[in-house]
Amino acid sequence: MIEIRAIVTDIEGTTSSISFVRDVLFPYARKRLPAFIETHGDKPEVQHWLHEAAEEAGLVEASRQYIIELLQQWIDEDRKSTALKALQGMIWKEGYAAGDYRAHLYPEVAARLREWRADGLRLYVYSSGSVPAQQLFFRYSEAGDLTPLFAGYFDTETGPKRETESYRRIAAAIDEQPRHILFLSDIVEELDAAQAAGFHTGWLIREPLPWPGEPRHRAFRDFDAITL
Ligand SMILES: CSCCC(=O)C(=O)COP(=O)(O)O
Ligand SMILES: [Mg+2]
Repeated sequence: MIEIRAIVTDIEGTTSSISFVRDVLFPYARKRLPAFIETHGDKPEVQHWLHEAAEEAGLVEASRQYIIELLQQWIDEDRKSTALKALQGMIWKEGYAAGDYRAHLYPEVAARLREWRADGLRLYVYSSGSVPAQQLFFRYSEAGDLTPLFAGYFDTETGPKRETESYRRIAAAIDEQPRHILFLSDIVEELDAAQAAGFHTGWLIREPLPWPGEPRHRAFRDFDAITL
C-alpha cells in the first residue's frame, strides 16, 4: 500500500498560473532591475549574486550595465539561473510589500493544501524561484498567508529540477524515504527525475492544455483530482 507522508510541490504551472509568473512577476523584475541595482548594487548580498551571474556567463570582467542587460535577456529567455532568481526575489519583495500584486493560486489549491496538512502530511515547495521568492509568494498569495502550511522550501541551490540527484537531496533533507513522498509538477522532465529518485509523481495538466495520449505519470487536471 502506498503511504504518502510528504508532498513536494512546484509553483509555476502547478499551484499557480504560468501567466502570473511570466506576465506579472517577470516584467516587474525586468523593469525594476536597473533601478534596483543602482540603489542596492553595493550591498554584499546583491554583489554576491551579480558576481555569480557574471561567472555563470563566463565573464571575467563586465560593467554593471552589461550585467543588467544580460540579466534582462535571461528574464526574457526564462533562464533558470540561481543568481537571476535570487535577484528577482529581492525585487519582487518590494512589489508584494507595496501591494502591486498578490500571488496567483488556482482556486482549489489553498483548501487542498490545508486538508493535506490537517491530515498530517508535511508540505514542501521545490521551485526554480529562490527560497525567499517562494516564501513571499505564499505569504502574499490571493488566498492569504499560506506559509504556516509549509515545513520547508527548496530552490536550485539544491540542484536543477530536471536532475535526479536534486530529489535525493530533498528526500535526505526532509528525512523521508522517497517512496513516501509525492512530487507535483507540470513539467514531465522534472517528474521523470523525481521518479528516478523513487518519488511518487503527480503531473498537473491544467486546462486548456491538451491531455496526453498515454501520460507517463499519474496526471491530474487540478489538486482536487489528486488521490493519495
Ligand atoms: C517563486 S515564484 C517565481 C517562480 C519562478 O521564478 C520560476 O521560474 C518558476 O519556476 P517553477 O520551478 O516554479 O516552475
Ligand atoms: Mg512548473
